[in-house]
Amino acid sequence: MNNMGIPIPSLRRLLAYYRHLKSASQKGLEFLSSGDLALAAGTTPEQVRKDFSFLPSQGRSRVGYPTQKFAEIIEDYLGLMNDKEAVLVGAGNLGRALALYPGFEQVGLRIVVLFDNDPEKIGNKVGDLQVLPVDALPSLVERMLIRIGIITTTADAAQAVADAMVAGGIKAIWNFSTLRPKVPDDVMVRNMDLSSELIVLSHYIRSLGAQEPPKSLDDDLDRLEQAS
Ligand SMILES: NC(=O)c1ccc[n+]([C@@H]2O[C@H](COP(=O)([O-])OP(=O)(O)OC[C@H]3O[C@@H](n4cnc5c(N)ncnc54)[C@H](O)[C@@H]3O)[C@@H](O)[C@H]2O)c1
Repeated sequence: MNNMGIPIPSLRRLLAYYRHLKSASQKGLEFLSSGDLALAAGTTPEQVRKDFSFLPSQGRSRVGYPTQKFAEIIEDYLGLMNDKEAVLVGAGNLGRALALYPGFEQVGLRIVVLFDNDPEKIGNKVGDLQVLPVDALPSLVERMLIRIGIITTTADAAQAVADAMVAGGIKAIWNFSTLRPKVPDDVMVRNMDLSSELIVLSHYIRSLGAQEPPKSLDDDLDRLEQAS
């Protein structure tokens, strides 16, 4: 027994159940029975139910355990969720600037790898970070349990990149492209549309101009002359 109040063998089996639930969910299987899980972990259906009783939330239905939901519950319970590391796709001007910015570490975010589809960029380094081919993204984020993805590609590529991120298990996307990608309900996207922010600022400046007629350079020079 450890200080979480769960026997060590149960913890080990939970990891085996997690892997099996996750792979079943990726294959499109919505439910697994305790018999299926018992087989995968080399135990009995009774032991599976006992191990699952340690989890904070339940929700087994008559057809079995919902694969995606239970994979997430176990992921959370075992602390497998990686909420500190992020991947970035699009090693161009903005991507490189973000990857080199040291301030993210202070708020607990670390970009660990960059992806691109340009053969000229793949294999290069940005600071200490490697640029990998974008095809490797889903399997790498899945293996490293990374949950945060940053998109700095051009808009035409952003939906395919978001899809690849979601396929790998990314749950939070920081999107700098002008496209607003469509994602499943359980994925959060923050769209950082820098150009539209700029339009808000220029609109404000123009609204000031409407209240106060613009001063000409001649007016300014006259005032300076009078003051001297
Ligand atoms: N640079 C800025 O200051 C700025 C400001 C506002 C908005 N943005 C937005 O940020 C995005 C990036 O801008 P940028 O100036 O860095 O562009 P960029 O062209 O320098 O970089 C884009 C990168 O994405 C890569 N890419 C394209 N398709 C890809 C794909 N399918 N998979 C992987 N990588 C792919 C390209 O090879 C390139 O390295 C754009 O959508 C742009 O509108 C940039």
